[in-house]
Amino acid sequence: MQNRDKLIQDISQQEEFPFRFEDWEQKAKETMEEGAFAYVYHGAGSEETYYRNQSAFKKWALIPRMLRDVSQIDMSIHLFGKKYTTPFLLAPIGMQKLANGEGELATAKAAESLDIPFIVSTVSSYSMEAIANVAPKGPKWFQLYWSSHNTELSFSMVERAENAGYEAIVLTVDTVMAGWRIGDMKSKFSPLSLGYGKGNYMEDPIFLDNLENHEEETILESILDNIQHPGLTWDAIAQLKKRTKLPILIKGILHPEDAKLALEYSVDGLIVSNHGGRQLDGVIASIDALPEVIKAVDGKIPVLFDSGVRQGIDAVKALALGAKAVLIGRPYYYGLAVHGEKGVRNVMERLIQETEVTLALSGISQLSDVSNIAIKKDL
Ligand SMILES: Cc1cc2nc3c(=O)[nH]c(=O)nc-3n(C[C@H](O)[C@H](O)[C@H](O)COP(=O)(O)O)c2cc1C
Ligand SMILES: CCCCCCC(=O)C(=O)O
Repeated sequence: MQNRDKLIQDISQQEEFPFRFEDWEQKAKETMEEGAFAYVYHGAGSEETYYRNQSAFKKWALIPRMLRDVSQIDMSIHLFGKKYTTPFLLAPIGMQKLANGEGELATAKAAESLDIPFIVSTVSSYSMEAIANVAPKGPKWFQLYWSSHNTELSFSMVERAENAGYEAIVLTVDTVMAGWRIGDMKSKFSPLSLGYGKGNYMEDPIFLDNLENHEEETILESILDNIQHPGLTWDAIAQLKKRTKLPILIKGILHPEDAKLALEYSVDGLIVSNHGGRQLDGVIASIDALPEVIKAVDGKIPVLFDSGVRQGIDAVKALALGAKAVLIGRPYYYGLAVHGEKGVRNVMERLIQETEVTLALSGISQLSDVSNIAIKKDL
């Protein structure tokens, strides 16, 4: 393990990079256009869930183990037959040109340099092929927004993801329509209507074939029609299974009964998430939903986690509760807004280093032993 004092000295000399999430957030606010920042920052409704996601972590406390050799820490994980160096993934965040002109291209390069899977959103600013081209060695997954309007468009995107070397499909199910986002209403800001999320659509043969004409207004209207999917049911999973050999994960599961249904539908993995408090306000904090889902799944498929992770200790709590891996959302996006590729890398590097220290101080040298730490609520 790298000498800790040296590491801390090195880090303290990188003055352009803030330390805390709140400082990145503040810098992103100063850097980004007002409406764009508000779109990323805010949760839905009265933001009950947005705030609960973070405060809930503080109710969980670790009971660490002692006198274990922690001179070497192995944080690697195995998922769907692949080994990854850390338990982190970059959550799908659409429309990254809002943060930085290089958008997802910068994020993909940073992720590649750290061997972190980047989950590319359906509504990315660049196409999945362009993103794969700039980071050919980086692990990449594709997040699908189902199109009830045109199912063939969903399959076409999945097929393109397979051809471009993506390793898994993440179907997001908590966004059948956009949440009640008062922040965006107040700022009158709609990045999809402004064309920030059209990268994948503009290269899709099915999407292009179905357009009445190629005027910008028609294109954007068609994207808006396709992105809402209120008719989505479990049947989509069955259909998707027939169309791809890639592992399928469902993102946005909170109820243990849905976790059991996912097993019945032979889903390959779950992501416990409430979309960072951006969808249904008033729902349970994601970390509080995790234990029941883990119990329901009973080790049959991997359960991943997101919403509210801001520091290494949050990630370790989720892992100790049974998550196999943790998705990072807003923190890396703010890194992108402030310092582009370097910003994403710095945010993730520090998170990884902090997680390593947290594991070492908890007596865990192999991440697979993380369940040896006890974790209790409401201490
Ligand atoms: C600006 C923004 C855009 C997002 N876009 C998507 C998306 O396109 N697809 C998706 O599945 N989730 C999307 N999410 C949700 C994230 O994948 C993740 O669930 C959420 O950011 C976790 O919350 P946190 O960032 O507060 O930790 C988005 C989140 C934000 C903040
Ligand atoms: C129908 C919902 C579209 C949302 C697109 C991007 C996203 O997921 C977000 O949270 O914003």
